[in-house]
Amino acid sequence: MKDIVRDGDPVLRQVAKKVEFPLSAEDRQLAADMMAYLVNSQDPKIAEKHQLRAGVGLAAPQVGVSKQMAAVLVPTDNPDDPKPVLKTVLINPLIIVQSVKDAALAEGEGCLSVDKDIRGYVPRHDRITIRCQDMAGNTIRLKLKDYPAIVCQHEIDHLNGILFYDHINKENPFKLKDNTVVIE
Ligand SMILES: OCN(O)CCCc1ccccc1
Ligand code: NI
Repeated sequence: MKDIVRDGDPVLRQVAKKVEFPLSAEDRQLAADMMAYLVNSQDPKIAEKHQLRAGVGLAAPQVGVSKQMAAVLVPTDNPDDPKPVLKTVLINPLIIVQSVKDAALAEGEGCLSVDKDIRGYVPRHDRITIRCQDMAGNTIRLKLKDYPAIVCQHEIDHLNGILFYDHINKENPFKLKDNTVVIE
């Protein structure tokens, strides 16, 4: 697994290139490697052994590849059901519907590419519809809300050269629009 690129590297500020189909062997390997990183990073033993920061998403620019591809692995929030809430690879994703209503994580956001803690609310859309392609190139639509929607917006931002702290209000980091859902 390639190292995670850190803030300051120009690749994180580029608009990534569209992925062509059929996928090359290299692109298939990239998708598999990014998902494997997330799976491993969420396994306490493996994460400890390899000193991995747990991640729920990883975008190709974060491993130095400026392509429109991101892996997302949102673990289950139900102890009785191990199935992840969302496990997918977004290829050429585009947000085609977004709610007026905003949402933000109560504890703010972090990023595997940003070592320092940057506090403050990151206002995002509470609900989105993403049009993207699956590994076979079929066009799919994902309707998401709450935490999975937040994670996917964070990843799609990476594909457009945007980092989470770009959204934090400089004057008052904890300022929010009135009807913003704060997700605990
Ligand atoms: O780009 C993925 N990455 O830096 C890992 C952190 C992902 C993430 C963290 C908080 C809220 C949304 C998404
Ligand atoms: Ni990130």
